[in-house]
Formats: sequence, C-alpha cells, structure tokens
Amino acid sequence: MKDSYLKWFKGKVKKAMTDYNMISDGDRVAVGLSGGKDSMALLHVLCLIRREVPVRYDLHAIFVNPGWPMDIDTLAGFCRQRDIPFTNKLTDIGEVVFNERKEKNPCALCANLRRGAINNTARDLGLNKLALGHHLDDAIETFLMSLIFTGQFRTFAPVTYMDRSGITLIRPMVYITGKTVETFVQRYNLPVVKSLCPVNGITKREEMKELVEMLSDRYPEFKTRFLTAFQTLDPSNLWPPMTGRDWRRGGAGEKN
Ligand SMILES: Nc1ncnc2c1ncn2[C@@H]1O[C@H](COP(=O)(O)OP(=O)(O)OP(=O)(O)O)[C@@H](O)[C@H]1O
Repeated sequence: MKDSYLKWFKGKVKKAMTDYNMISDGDRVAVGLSGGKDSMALLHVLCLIRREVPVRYDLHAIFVNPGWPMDIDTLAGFCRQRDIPFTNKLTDIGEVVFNERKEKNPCALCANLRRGAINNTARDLGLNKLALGHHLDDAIETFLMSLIFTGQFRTFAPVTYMDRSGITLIRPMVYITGKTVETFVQRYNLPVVKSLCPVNGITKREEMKELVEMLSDRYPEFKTRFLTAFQTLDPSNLWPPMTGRDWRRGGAGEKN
C-alpha cells in the first residue's frame, strides 16, 4: 500500500520532469530548501528518483537564511542522511525588509531578495539548474492572484530559463496538489522546520489558498481542470489583441 503510493507520487514527478525536459545528463541541480513541507518533499523525491532514472544529475541543497533563528541542524541532518551537500546562505534579508525598509507589504520584497540570493549562491557553486517546491496549488493561486489583483492571465511555468544568472528554474512537483505533498510528508515522516517569519500565514496568498480550497470542495475536479487548462491553453479562445484604429482621434472618413 505504502509502496504503491510512493510509486504513484514518484510517477507524477517523473512525468512532469519528462514532459517538460527538466533534467538532462550531467546537470548540477540546486534545490531550494526552506524547511517547509514542499521543499523537504521535493529534495526527498529527487533523491529517490535519481537512483531510478538513466539520467545522471547532482543535487545540492541551498537554504537562504533571512537572518532570523532557524533550526539549521535539522536541515543539515536531513541532507547529510541523503549524502547531499548543504549550503546555509546567511543573508540580512530579515533586517532589510522589516527594520530598514519597514515594508507595509514585505512578502514581495522578501521573495525578490531571496530569489536573488538563491540564484547567486547557485551560480557561485557552479550549479546550472534550480529546483523549487512549487506545486499545482501554487500555480493556481498565482494565476488567481494575478487575475484578481492585476487583471492578467499569468502564472509561473514548469521550466524558466533566467537570462541574467544563466540558471534554469524547474518545478518538478507542478502536477501534484498541496494536500498530496502534505500526505507524502506525513507518510514518510519527513521533518518540517517551522519558519519564524513575522507575517507567516497572513498574506494575500493565504486568501487565494482559501479560495482555491473553497472552489475545489464545491467542484472536486477544479484543480485537475486547471492543470488541463494550463497545458492546453489556446490563445485563439481568448480575445485578439486590439488592432483597430481609434476613430475618436479623427480616423479616415471622420469630420474634424
Ligand atoms: N529560504 C529559502 N531558502 C531556499 N529556498 C527557498 C526558501 N524559501 C523558499 N524557497 C524555495 O521556494 C519554493 C517556494 O517558496 P514559498 O515561499 O512559496 O514556500 P512554500 O510554498 O511554503 O514551500 P515550502 O513548503 O518548501 O516552504 C520553496 O518550495 C523552496 O523550494
């Protein structure tokens, strides 16, 4: 029973990796390890899959330390057990976001600084890919956040090449829901290290999480339908770009 679940979970990750060509022979893959359930599950599953696929890749876990207290020993121990090198990148992100800039909306700045720090660390370590623990719920929440707060249809892609750092971002758990990741973490007793971020749990993203859960309680296929929509988007089903001439500004045939 336990093994068939594991097989199923690994199968979903392998499928996303194959469908989007995430890893090639010889890749040196950084794994963003925050201590949360998603990235702990990601590192665990990438270690397991590595033993089963013909493609050879290195793994290296990176924790971007914002400067507030954190149980680093658990993260380091988790990597040591799996023989994965671990880098604890100490930064002053917490200080900059909360004391220097006193941001009203700190999450965006924090995420930006964290992204820069992890990319630079990965590049300095000679790694060419960066795996993040985003899953299907994250992709849906990002889509709804963009739609509701900025009026745009957009979300992150399974694979993104970043020009500036030359690193390719990959999201191997993009076919899996958050609940499934949670079950996986519980079943295999993976440790989770609590973040001491002062705004933990009271963000706009939390509102989106509630909205997604409400919709998927009401429409059980909601998340899988969203995945299908992401995979099969046909721009011709949307409005075309506005190419017409503005007749209010004295176009042909108009009396000025
Ligand atoms: N401090 C960090 N150091 C390294 N990687 C990080 C850090 N914070 C986040 N990440 C990476 O970015 C991904 C998405 O981050 P996000 O803040 O959305 O966390 P999350 O969805 O709660 O995931 P997790 O459960 O892994 O914390 C994480 O899964 C992880 O791979």
